[in-house]
Amino acid sequence: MTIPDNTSSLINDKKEVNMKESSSGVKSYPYDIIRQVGQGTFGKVYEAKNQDSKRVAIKKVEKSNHFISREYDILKVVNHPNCLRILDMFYTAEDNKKMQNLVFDFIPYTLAILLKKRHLTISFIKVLFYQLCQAIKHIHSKNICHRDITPNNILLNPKGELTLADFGSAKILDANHTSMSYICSRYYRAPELLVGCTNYSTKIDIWSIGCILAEMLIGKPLFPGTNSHDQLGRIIEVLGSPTKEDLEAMKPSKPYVLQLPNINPKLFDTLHNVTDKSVIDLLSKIFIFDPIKRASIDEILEHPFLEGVNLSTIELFDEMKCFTTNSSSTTNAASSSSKPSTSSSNTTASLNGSSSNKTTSESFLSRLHTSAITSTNNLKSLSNSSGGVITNPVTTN
Ligand SMILES: Nc1ncnc2c1ncn2[C@@H]1O[C@H](COP(=O)(O)OP(=O)(O)OP(=O)(O)O)[C@@H](O)[C@H]1O
Repeated sequence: MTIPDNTSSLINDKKEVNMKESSSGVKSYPYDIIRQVGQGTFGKVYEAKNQDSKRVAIKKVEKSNHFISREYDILKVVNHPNCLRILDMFYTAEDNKKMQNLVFDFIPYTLAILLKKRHLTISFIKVLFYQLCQAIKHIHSKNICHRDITPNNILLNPKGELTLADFGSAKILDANHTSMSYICSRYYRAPELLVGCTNYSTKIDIWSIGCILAEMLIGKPLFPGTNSHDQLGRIIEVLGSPTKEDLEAMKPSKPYVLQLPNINPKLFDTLHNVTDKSVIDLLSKIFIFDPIKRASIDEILEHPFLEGVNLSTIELFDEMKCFTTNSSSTTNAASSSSKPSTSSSNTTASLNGSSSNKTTSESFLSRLHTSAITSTNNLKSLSNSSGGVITNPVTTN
């Protein structure tokens, strides 16, 4: 299938579009769609081929007057081997809608699928995490906050080379302007976002990569909350109760009152199967309520856990072989199904296995969000926002 060209509605405002003209004079884009590989909240991603038969990915996002996507503008600024590279952009008209088509290198696997397929060795986790940190260092050096780092947005090639994708929620943060707190997929959402902070920093990405590091270690999400309240409850269960100072540092949208018996931290219990002491130490520097005290990307890269990581050994690991030895569901095609929604209370997590394993701690947690944590009116306002007032992270501040 060739992407149809509707010349009359073609919007060629930002970029000269590469088009080929057939003998009949009908123009078409030089990409042949092969199949759909991803379905996000705001667009679809297709595998396609360009004129040189090179595999590319095309992400189609509706361009509407109501929603302004910063994705293309951010992608033009990002330039790093571990960040998704934009190759081309053009507009099409489909069903009377203006569609922005972003063309990328095609990268066949996601960390989400790898995690479903197999356990990762600590050495391979180091190599993946190091690459993720390099991507974050690059974007944070430009003050770009990704705001939606999840295993679905971490792409992998067959060698285990990592690419951070989906800059649809990314934003260049400006301390003088507020940003929406209802951002980032729930399991990876920093506690300051959960309490409604609108003046946050790139440290929200640090929280997300900490969640991803922990997930690579234990094979399932560390904080699989079923809604925003439960998410905060699960974090408190593992980190212990935040102090009054911690709460202030998280800059909640309204004063929070924690009506809880003091909960002691149990990060070490949760990660009891993890024998590498340095990774536990690193996580304890990431999972800190106060964003200022939370490790920066430079501190993470200097941590002993990442000492001596050697990317030239990447091909020696056999983790990526799971994609080639089993022919079924080896690519991104199924990736969207395991994604926890950005929305909260009205959406139950449909997750890879972990959330269906009921544990005693979960039954405790399920009580937490109804009676133990209350923030006068604030929790109510959070659940209202999840009920659909704010639905589009690409559109908002
Ligand atoms: N360059 C690529 N190569 C191959 N597959 C890709 C590529 N980019 C994205 N995908 C696939 O498409 C999925 C959705 O992509 P992306 O996250 O960019 O879209 P989205 O509409 O912003 O989704 P979401 O609502 O999940 O944020 C990814 O999880 C991945 O499986």
